[in-house]
Amino acid sequence: MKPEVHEYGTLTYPNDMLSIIKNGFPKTTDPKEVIIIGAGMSGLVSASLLKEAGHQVTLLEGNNRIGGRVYTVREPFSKGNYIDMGAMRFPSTHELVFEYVRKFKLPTNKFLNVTDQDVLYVNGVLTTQSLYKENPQVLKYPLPPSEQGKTASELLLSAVEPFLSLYNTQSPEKQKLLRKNFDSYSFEEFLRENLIGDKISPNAIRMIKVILGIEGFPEFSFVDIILDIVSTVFNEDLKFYEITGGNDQLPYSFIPMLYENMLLSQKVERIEQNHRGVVVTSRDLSTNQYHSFNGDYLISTVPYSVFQLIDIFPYDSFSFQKWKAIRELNYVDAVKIGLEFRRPFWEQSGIGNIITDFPTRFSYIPSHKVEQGKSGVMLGSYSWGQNASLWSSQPEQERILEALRGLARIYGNVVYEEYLHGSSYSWSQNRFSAGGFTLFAPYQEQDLSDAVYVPEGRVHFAGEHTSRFHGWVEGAIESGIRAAYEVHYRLK
Ligand SMILES: Cc1cc2nc3c(=O)[nH]c(=O)nc-3n(C[C@H](O)[C@H](O)[C@H](O)COP(=O)(O)OP(=O)(O)OC[C@H]3O[C@@H](n4cnc5c(N)ncnc54)[C@H](O)[C@@H]3O)c2cc1C
Ligand SMILES: O=C(O)C(=O)Cc1ccccc1
Repeated sequence: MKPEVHEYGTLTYPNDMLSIIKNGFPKTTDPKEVIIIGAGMSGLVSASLLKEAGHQVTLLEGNNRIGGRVYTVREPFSKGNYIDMGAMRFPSTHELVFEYVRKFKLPTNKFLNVTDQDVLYVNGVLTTQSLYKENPQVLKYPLPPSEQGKTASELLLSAVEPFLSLYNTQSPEKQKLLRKNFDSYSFEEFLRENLIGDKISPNAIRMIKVILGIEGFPEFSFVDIILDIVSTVFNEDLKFYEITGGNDQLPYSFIPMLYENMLLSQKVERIEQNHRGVVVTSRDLSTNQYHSFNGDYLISTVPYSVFQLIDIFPYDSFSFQKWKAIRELNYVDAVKIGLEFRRPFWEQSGIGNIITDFPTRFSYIPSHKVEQGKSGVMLGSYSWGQNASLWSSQPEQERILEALRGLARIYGNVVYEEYLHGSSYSWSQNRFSAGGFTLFAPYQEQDLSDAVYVPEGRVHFAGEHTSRFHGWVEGAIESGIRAAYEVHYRLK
């Protein structure tokens, strides 16, 4: 798939942005005082570029750690073991991510996104990927004869190929138009009503949703789901990588440059702007004391879900469209459950990743080798949208028990015999994001796609929700560079 090129004024993705990562901005002749809210990947990128260019930056982070939705959990697992509860895989096409991986000299290993040992357990049928690809009917989806014998990917492709082959050959402007033209369709509707490809039967749509992960949110934007998830996460030709030792090494690599500029546990509760500058008020969550910070400009990377908790003064310093974006932008829940076992029994079982239509949904074996005689951590369950909400409703211990139960349906009692520790994370319960990632609902491309990223007065916006790559670190980095570029070059 041709790398997407986007124009932000004269700033293009990926080429201009790659050059900015490598060389930074030209040193400023007009140093500004810039406050950045959020030390996730977008805030760290913005802050580092602006500081490098000679601006004075203050980075305010509400949590007691940096990284945001890049979150590697090491407790309560044995030493050296971990699970990436947020970002876990980087597609080789996400060039900005790998430019920073190179810049920080981080070790990577292949992420086992799809393996020949993967199995499916759907409709009460347990089979292997290879048997399913040989004869998709083995899964017993009740399909009409015209759809029998096709895999979920083949059925989906027959429906979306005309759109994708048109989209992938267009200029950025035409691609934006195409996204808007198809913006009224939810994923489910497009497949049922399809005007430019094969219509898909409801039972085949069920098969596609289960196997391609969209069961949890079919009501969201067809375009966003196809371009953002299906053409990456479920693209079997794409290679994926992870940072060996945990993906949090990527945000942590910014600390040497930014540690004196960052303040943790500072939950921003008010943003005021006037013709002279901005005033940001935060509550120190460790002391409950309030602090004020003055600056010329502000970059907020706060997900719009929780941005609603920040007082903006004056209210009308934000446009009507921005308020609409803040109030309406859609976020999708996501839940991960990491399970540590005394020994990597999956290696002898010959079973790889697992796709199921029961609550466990997706399980991933670790992509980094488990040392001989050592314990290993598996991503026992990974779910999105409504599938995730089921897990978010359960207390931690229930989640772990249910995830073990789900695995035992495939591996048997060895799951209980070898179980050591578990840990789960619900992103809808994360007070700093209230969700896992942005995914447009129908009509939000045309209604919100400009309003989400344009600045309002002295307040600029970054974060995956303001990018073309919803739900990816690539989007956080792209938006961080774009927002820093806006501030660096803006005239007072
Ligand atoms: C479960 C899950 C799996 C994912 N998998 C992948 C993957 O495999 N590959 C991939 O590339 N991407 C993946 N992503 C997406 C990726 O993690 C995000 O797109 C990216 O990390 C977002 O960065 P950000 O800077 O936009 O936002 P965040 O990382 O959310 O940063 C925003 C920061 O603002 C802080 N903040 C919020 N409110 C306030 C406040 N009021 N005051 C002060 N600070 C505040 C937050 O604490 C946070 O640190 C995944 C995300 C999730 C949730
Ligand atoms: O790779 C993952 O697990 C992600 O979270 C990527 C993603 C991006 C956008 C929507 C859903 C998942």
